[in-house]
Amino acid sequence: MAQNDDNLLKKITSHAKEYGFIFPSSEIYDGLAAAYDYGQNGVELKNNIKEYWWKAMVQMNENIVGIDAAIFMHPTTWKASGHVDAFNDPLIDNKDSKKRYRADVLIEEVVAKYEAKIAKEVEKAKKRFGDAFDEAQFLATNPNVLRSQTKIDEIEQRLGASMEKGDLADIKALIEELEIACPVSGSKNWTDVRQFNLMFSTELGSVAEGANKIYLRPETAQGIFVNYLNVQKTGRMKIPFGIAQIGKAFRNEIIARQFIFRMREFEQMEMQFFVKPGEEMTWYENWKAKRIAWHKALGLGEENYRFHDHINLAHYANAATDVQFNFPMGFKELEGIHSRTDFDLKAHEEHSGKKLQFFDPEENKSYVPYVIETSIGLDRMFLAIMSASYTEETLEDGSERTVLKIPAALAPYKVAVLPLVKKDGLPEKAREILSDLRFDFNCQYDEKDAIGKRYRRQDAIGTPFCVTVDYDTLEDNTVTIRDRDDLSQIRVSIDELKSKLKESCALEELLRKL
Ligand SMILES: Nc1ncnc2c1ncn2[C@@H]1O[C@H](COP(=O)(O)OP(=O)(O)OP(=O)(O)O)[C@@H](O)[C@H]1O
Repeated sequence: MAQNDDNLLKKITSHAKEYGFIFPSSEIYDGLAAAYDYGQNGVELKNNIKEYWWKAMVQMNENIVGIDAAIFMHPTTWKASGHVDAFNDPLIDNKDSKKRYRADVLIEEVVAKYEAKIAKEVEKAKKRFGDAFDEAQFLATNPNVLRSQTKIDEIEQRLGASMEKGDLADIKALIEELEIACPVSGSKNWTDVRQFNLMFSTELGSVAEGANKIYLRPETAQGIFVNYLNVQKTGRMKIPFGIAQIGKAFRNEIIARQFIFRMREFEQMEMQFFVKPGEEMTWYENWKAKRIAWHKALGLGEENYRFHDHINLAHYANAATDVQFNFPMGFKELEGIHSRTDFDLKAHEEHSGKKLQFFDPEENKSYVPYVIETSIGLDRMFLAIMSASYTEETLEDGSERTVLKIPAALAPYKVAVLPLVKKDGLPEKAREILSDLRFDFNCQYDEKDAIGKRYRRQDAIGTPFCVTVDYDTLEDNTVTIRDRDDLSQIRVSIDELKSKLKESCALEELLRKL
C-alpha cells in the first residue's frame, strides 16, 4: 500500500458505497458531514471484527469479563474524568478563507512532511545499494535524515509541551515559526488559537420538569470505571482483572474527515485492566505485546504497524503508546494503550464520596487499583482492513478484477454457492448444499449471469471461497472450491466441504495464533 495515497482512499470510499459496505448517512438529504451508515456487507464485517476482539479479550482470558453500559451517564462523571474542563482541541481559523482547522493537526502535517522526506531518502538509498542496504545504519548516519529527524523531534516536543500546558499562544507561535499557510487561501493570516470542547450535550427530561444538561459519552471507558466494583464483587474477580466493552462514543470533532477515520459518532472497543499499584509497567508491556499480536495475526502485513510512544503524557497517564497503522493517508493512530494510573478511580471516589477500593486478600489490605487501558476504534479498524485488502489486479487473460482480500475469518460472507448453469437440477443441488452450510457459515447463493461475472461479484465483497456445482456434482457428489486470492480450484467431496472451509475461515484459527 502506498503512503499518502489520496486516490486509494477515494477508491475505497466509492467501492465501499457501490458494494454495500458504507453509505453516507441520510444520503437522500445530501448526507450529514462525517456520519456514515454501514450497509449489508459492512455490518457483517463490522460484527466479525467485534467478535474477533471480544473473543480475544473475554473468551480467551479467564480474568476478563464484558459489560454494556449506558451512553448517558450522570453528568458528574464527566466532571470527575476531566472531560468537562479539559477535553478540548485547539482550533484556529484562517481569516481569508474562513476555514477552521485543528491547530495541532496543522503542525502534525509539517511533521508528516519531514517523515515523508525521510521515507524518500530511504527509498533512494535502497535502490542505490540494493541488497547491501542497511536501513538502521542509514537512518542513524545519513545527514539529510538526521536533519529531518531533529526537526521532527523539536516540533513534537514543543507541540506536546504546549498541548500539555494548554499554552495556546505558543501553539500559535509555532504555526507562525513554521510558516504554515492555509491550504485553501494560501495565506498566513490566522486568528488566535482557542479551545473547543469536544463533548456533545443534550437535555435530560422535558424543560418543564427542569432540564438537566447531560453529555453523550466521548469514550466508553468511564462506564467501566463507575462499574468496576459492581463487576468485581458480583463476579468475584481478583486483581489483576479486566472489563471489556464495545459501544458508541461521540466527539464533536472540529474537522471530521478522511472517510470513517475521524467521525463525530463512532464505536470503540475498550478494555480496562485493573492491577496492583507498582505492577502497572509490567502489565503495560504485556498488553502492548498482546495487542500487537492480535493485529498481526490478521496477516495484513507486519510492516503496516508501528508503535508511537508518547513523550508528553496526558495528566492521567504514566506511560502511553499508539498502535499506528499504515492507512492510505500514512501511519496514523489505530489503537491507544495507556497506563492510566489510579487517576480515574480516585477522581470518581472524590466526586461521588464512595469508596472504590479493592480489598486484596493476599495482602490483607485495600487499595485503589491502577489501570492499563487498551482502546481501539472499531471504524478505524474497519478502514485498516479495507485499505490493506483493496486490490486491483490484471489476470493472466488480461482481464481486470477488484478484489477485497479481507482475512477470511472476518469476511462478510465465507462462501458463495454457485450452480454452473440455471437448469438441469444444478440450482436444486446447490440449494441443498447451501441449506447445510448456512448453519456454520454466512453464505451467498447466486445463479444469475455467467460464472466469471459471479466470481467477480464475490471478489468485490471479499468472499474467500466460491463453491461451484456442476454436472459432475450430480454424478459423483463433488464440487469445486475456488480460492479468492490465488484463484486455485480444488475438487472436494461434499462430505468434506465443511471441514475444508472451516480450516481456512474459522475464527478459531485466528484465535489460536494469539
Ligand atoms: N473521531 C473519531 N472517529 C473514529 N475513531 C476515533 C475517533 N476518535 C478516536 N477514535 C478511536 O478511538 C481510539 C481511542 O480513543 P483516544 O481518545 O485514545 O483517541 P485520540 O488519541 O483522541 O485519537 P486522535 O488523536 O486520532 O483524535 C483511537 O485510537 C481511535 O481508534
